Amino acid sequence: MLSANREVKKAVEAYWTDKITADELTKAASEVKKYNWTNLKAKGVDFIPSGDFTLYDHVLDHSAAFNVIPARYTGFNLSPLDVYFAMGRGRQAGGVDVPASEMKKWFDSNYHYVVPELSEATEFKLNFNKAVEEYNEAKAEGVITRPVVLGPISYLVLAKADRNASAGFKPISLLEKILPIYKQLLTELKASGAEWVQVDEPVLVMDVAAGLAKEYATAYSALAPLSPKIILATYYGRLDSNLEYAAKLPVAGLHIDLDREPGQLDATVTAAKAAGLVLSLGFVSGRNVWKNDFLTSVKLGQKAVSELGQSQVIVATSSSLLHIPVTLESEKKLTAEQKDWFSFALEKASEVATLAAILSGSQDARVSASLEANKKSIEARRKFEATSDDAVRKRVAAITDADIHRKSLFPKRMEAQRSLDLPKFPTTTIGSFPQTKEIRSARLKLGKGEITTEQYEEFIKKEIELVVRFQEKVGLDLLVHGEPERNDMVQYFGEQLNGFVFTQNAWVQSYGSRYVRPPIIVSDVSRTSPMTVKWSSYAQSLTKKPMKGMLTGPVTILNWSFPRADISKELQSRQLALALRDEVVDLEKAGIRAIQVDEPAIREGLPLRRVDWDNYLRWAVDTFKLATAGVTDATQTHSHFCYSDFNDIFPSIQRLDADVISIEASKSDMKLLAAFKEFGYSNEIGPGVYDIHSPRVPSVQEIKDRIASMLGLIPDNMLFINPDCGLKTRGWKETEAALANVVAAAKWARQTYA
Ligand code: MET
Ligand SMILES: [Zn+2]
Repeated sequence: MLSANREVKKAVEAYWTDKITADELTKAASEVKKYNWTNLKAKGVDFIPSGDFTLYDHVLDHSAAFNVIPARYTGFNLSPLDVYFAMGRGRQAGGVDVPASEMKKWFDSNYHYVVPELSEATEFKLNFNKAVEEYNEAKAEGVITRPVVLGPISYLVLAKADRNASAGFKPISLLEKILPIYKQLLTELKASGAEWVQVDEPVLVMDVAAGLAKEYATAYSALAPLSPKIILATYYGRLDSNLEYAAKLPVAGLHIDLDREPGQLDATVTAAKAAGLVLSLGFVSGRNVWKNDFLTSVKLGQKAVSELGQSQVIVATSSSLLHIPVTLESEKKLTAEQKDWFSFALEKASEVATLAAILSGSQDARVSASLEANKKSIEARRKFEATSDDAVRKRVAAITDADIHRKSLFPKRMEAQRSLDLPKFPTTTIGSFPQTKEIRSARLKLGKGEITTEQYEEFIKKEIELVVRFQEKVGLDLLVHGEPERNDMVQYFGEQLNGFVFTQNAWVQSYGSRYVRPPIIVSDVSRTSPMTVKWSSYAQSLTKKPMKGMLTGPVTILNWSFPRADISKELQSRQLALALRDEVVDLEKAGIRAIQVDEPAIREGLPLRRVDWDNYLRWAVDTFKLATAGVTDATQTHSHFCYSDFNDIFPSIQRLDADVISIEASKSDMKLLAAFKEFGYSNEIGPGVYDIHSPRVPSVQEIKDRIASMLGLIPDNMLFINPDCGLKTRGWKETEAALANVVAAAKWARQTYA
């Protein structure tokens, strides 16, 4: 569970800027843990997790504990805490200059974990035992918990080979080497008195697990005898054929996700019965904010209870509550009707407790009152869902194949786009410039009514002018307005579209200390008026250089919102695409000749099972094309992707048919580009030349080297030069220095590859 008011983010950032000490940070962390434990207890939850608290990322916590610390972070005399943060976010201070580790999407979510780096030479060592420490810490607060540990197989599968590993090295080959660490961890945990431990093995819902039966058997037969009772937790998907061996592992219980995959209940009940396992039923969604429908859950739950007996059934949330804001109680602006549709983490905890009580046959008046109240809420929501925006529905129904294709093929468009007059190796940025304290404070003041809209807009105009003048001065070619008016790349659009509701405090972690506040889609989506045209045309009016318009794509808006649960994502994405298509066309009409539609989240929406991929990719690609295909040949469409490994959806990236794409490549060691080589890519492309997720400034030489290696794979008339993502999280100082180096490297490239 996260912290109710982003206390962890605030404390961590205060520590980074030397405003608080390490001890004060630890104290702030303890407060948050205590709040969460005592509140979960008060809600009536029996199995309260511990050990899942993190200052940055829970996978990184395991790496730090297991001494999986790449050599580049050691030898600087940093405290363990500073080494930990250096691995997470890089460090450039006091003579230390080291980039952050690679981050990757956590399964199909918008959370990013820090990828462990392993090789044959890795020597594991248990530096500290977080499970024990937090178990004891909670106990001291009067709360008995069920510690959570990421299981050995999932940890290894989520890791990557480090630079010293020999070719073909697979992290999973280290299983025998890592097991002693897990043995030690679990033995100590048992000695500290923990009765249960939750060992997370989400990899069990992935296809790769089909080939890991032997590894799972080896691991759990080694661990179970010396461990507290193990509940093996799977989530985000279905076990499918992996159930057969998973249920036979020598563990005490199995947890399944019934929010995503209710269809797996019957088979799991049968398998659990045969194996004598406790079954933990994840009814209550850990991924979405809608209220649980008690009647449906109870029906399913009773099936399990009648087969297994009450003592063998646990009710739970589908996954951890990492993806859900903490409590509805801090929402003062939602209407009573809206509030009644949702449950956040603490409310979900109550749902779990109530469902468990109902399933155990409780006659408590409070329980039946909760059941009645739930029935009413669900009925009210169903009524609301029955209403729809007919204009939107009709327009979606009328979409034709022609709507998703540009007028001409790329070569002809590329010709037409010469009118943009860009040099060889055009330099550009991904959109946002530093979101400074001043910008955030102006937005805050506007929200509080301390300044007028006019004053705010004047302020934004000045910011835009600053960004434009800077880009001209430093010598960038394709400019951006800097996105100072945007609180967040999804929220900004959601707030202007019909069909969304917004929270005041529903923050969820994206990575490290980055949090986002996903909007909630509650009804049909449409656009009332232009959303970005005013700012983009103002920016264009300031300069002769081309200005790139900047939109967030339909698939990303959808994937970074809490979607409706009553209609398909595909339909929701089409509604969004039509709204964005109108915006794209309006930008073109206003004289904007390059328009970027960001789709950083397209990869993370990919289903976890391969059999489900084609269907998703079909609609996701068509949705993007529907949003962008309304312009003439001369308008250059861009798209941007980041964070993920895109190799496996490569043909779909091509099928998007954007004129230019920019893509993160700096952290994943150019392996993406190898895919470009392998599959071929016909349009223009700007692989990121440096990592913006860290404050460190890349040297000109580093950037030249990147460009040179890219040119081994990409024709020189197709290469754009840009950072790997937006600059909003950066300060101005490093931004100025980094972009000056980018421009210098581009100049060098123009001479060298003339
Ligand atoms: C996470 S992708 C961000 C793209 C956006 N245009 C930006 O620069 O901030
Ligand atoms: Zn990005």
